[in-house]
Amino acid sequence: MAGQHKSMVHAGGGGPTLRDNPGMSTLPSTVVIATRESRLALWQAEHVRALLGQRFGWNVELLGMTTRGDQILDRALSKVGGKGLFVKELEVALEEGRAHLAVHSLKDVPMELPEGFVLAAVLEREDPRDAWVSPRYASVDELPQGARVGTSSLRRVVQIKARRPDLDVQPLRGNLDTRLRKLDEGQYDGIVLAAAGLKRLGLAERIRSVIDPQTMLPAAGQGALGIEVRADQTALREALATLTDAPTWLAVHAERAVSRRLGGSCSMPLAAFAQWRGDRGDQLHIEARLGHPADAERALVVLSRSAAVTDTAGADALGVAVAESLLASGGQALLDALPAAT
Ligand SMILES: NCc1[nH]cc(CCC(=O)O)c1CC(=O)O
Repeated sequence: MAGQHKSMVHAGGGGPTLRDNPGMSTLPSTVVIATRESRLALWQAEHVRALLGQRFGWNVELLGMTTRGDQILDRALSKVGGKGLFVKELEVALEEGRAHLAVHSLKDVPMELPEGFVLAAVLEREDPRDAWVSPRYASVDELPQGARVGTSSLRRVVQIKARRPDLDVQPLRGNLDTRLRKLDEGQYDGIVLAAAGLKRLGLAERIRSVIDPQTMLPAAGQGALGIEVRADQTALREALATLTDAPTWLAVHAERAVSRRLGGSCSMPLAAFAQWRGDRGDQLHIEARLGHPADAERALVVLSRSAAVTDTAGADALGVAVAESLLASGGQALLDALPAAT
């Protein structure tokens, strides 16, 4: 929505302005990053601003925006239209030329971008794992019978319930600071958050234990940052592409392919996580897990597969193959039981 523009939260000071260069003539003299105004989103946008300054000498400004996803904090995200809510308004700013790029936690980026937008770069992945945060208990396994755990992520709910059906898992929304405050107020015995977000905000000391992916498989794209631009911004795309970390790019491609093949909605209790393995580190190993939406205690369908992957086509094929095995092994029945998206 055009009316969402709130403020220029940061004006890049004093850096050199881009000179007109015939080959790159469509690069703007000041590059504007559209960003949500949560502390994490601002940190991520500032991180990219600094990177663009260092690598290209660009003059970069931030355009802060409040998205629908930020406004609707009282209902589970999966019930109000999904992760796209965090991305849509930023895309409108790109469409209207008020900003040139948007920085996203890749985890929040829908599997299919709208026509006319592309991911120009994916930066090297931070810690992709989930983190256990609790004042009293060192891990989920140490919780007493019936203890209360906070998370609204269906992916986290089904994995916690599969391991500890006795736990009382309660919704927890809001940005990272809000979630930590609710924990500190005593509303939960512990909560699960992405390690990457806590580390980025200097809150690593809140992490009681990092959760092994074996126990809590991460979401597709977790811990990676993506930079979105309009597809017609070719000069910008070419420059940004050089920031991409190839191992991250291929891993998240495979993960997102799993999600896309399964319908790509965040109302789906799906985890997908790819890692490089093998003596030469050239084997991409991916695991995917799908839980039951209405009966979280039900066993998860779990599938994994490895392949030598060298390009995005190979990564996509690996992800699709895992998704199809998942469907054939009981996943289809779970998807059929999903509530219709609202
Ligand atoms: N769902 C919100 C969200 N989107 C990205 C992160 C963390 C950073 C990341 O995964 O890159 C978080 C917080 C969380 O899940 O705890």
